[in-house]
Amino acid sequence: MADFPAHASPGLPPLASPGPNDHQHFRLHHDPARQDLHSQNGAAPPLVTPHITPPLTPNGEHVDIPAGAQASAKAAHDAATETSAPKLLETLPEVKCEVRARIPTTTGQEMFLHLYHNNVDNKEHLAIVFGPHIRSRSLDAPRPGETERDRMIRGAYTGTLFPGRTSSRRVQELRREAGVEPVADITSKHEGEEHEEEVKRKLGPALVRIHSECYTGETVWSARCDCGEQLDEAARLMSGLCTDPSAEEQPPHADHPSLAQPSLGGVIIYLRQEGRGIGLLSKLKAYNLQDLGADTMQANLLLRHPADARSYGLATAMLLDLGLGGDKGVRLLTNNPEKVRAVEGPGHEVSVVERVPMIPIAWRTGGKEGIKSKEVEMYISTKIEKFKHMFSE
Ligand SMILES: Nc1nc2c(ncn2[C@@H]2O[C@H](COP(=O)(O)OP(=O)(O)OP(=O)(O)O)[C@@H](O)[C@H]2O)c(=O)[nH]1
Repeated sequence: MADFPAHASPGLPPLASPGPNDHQHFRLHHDPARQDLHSQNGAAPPLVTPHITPPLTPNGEHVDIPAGAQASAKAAHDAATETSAPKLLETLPEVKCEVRARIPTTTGQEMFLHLYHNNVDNKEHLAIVFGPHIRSRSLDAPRPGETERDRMIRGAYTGTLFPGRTSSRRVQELRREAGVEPVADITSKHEGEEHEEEVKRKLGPALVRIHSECYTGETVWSARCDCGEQLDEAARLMSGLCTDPSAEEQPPHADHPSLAQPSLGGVIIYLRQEGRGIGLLSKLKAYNLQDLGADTMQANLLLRHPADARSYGLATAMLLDLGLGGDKGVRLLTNNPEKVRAVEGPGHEVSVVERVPMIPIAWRTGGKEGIKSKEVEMYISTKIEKFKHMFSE
């Protein structure tokens, strides 16, 4: 940013090194005498000091902000880009879908919310599943000692729940198992497992979005970022997918040609890595730094967090659990090149066969709709210039 204030540069060092009895120096520098000193040296004071910054992101890498007022802009940029890449795990975490529930939505479409536990953190990560063909293996697997009612309560049922239902399996499946109903009759009703596998073979790859939690953008209507809009847009696109290979007419889909093809369905993996993994507390500090002139990457670095502290191993493991690890691959809805690389997993467990970009609604509508604010413009331009996000094919 050509008109960016010099004091926001992460390349600038703290004004003084911390000494044991020197705590009064570790606060925002409002001392005019010290500011004069810095002006004489040609550098403005830094925005934050080590004393008021949080500890490193849990499991995050240490960020070396280049020292010395003479540190070049290039060094600062290199440090930032080195730390913007997500962590690649050597092995995938273990995940288990604990419960699934049908959610009718305000748009009239239904989706199934899947709640996962895992062996690397104690957060409740989610998979929002659109369409009837995508099922969780860990959810469907029988659990010791459970009753049919237990299975229905945790969502491990097929078909639809209704008052008085007593089995997690559909009547047709029970009858087939008991040899009561001829197989031919079952398949003519599109009910048999083999038929379902055949249908899935004919369908194109699922549309997937890996989304990181953003309380501000998704809950309190923040116009600092595009997160809320992206979540809504992903749900809209996935609700419009055709999941029936025999449908005579495919829904016309203006947004992207590949979304008009019949598809296995849609999945939004909703990861609890608020604020690109630094948490809400630090993200709110980062917002204050942004109001003081830093951009979204510099603010993270000034707080001694990586530019991007996220990882995507949980997303890969959840996609595998949802049966999306096969040859068919997935279409990934993102502008973030690192996500494409990271979500494929350490052993290429998931294959991204196509990246579908997310173009801001304001761009597509000439500013008539979508988020409009100077903050979101700055945020998106930093995504493009520093995080190298691709807002086109
Ligand atoms: N630290 C920090 N995090 C932010 C800021 N603005 C938004 N975020 C977080 O950035 C993350 C954005 O996540 P996504 O939309 O999934 O990913 P993305 O990297 O923008 O890539 P796309 O897939 O193209 O949207 C969320 O965790 C937000 O909470 C910010 O200014 N600072």
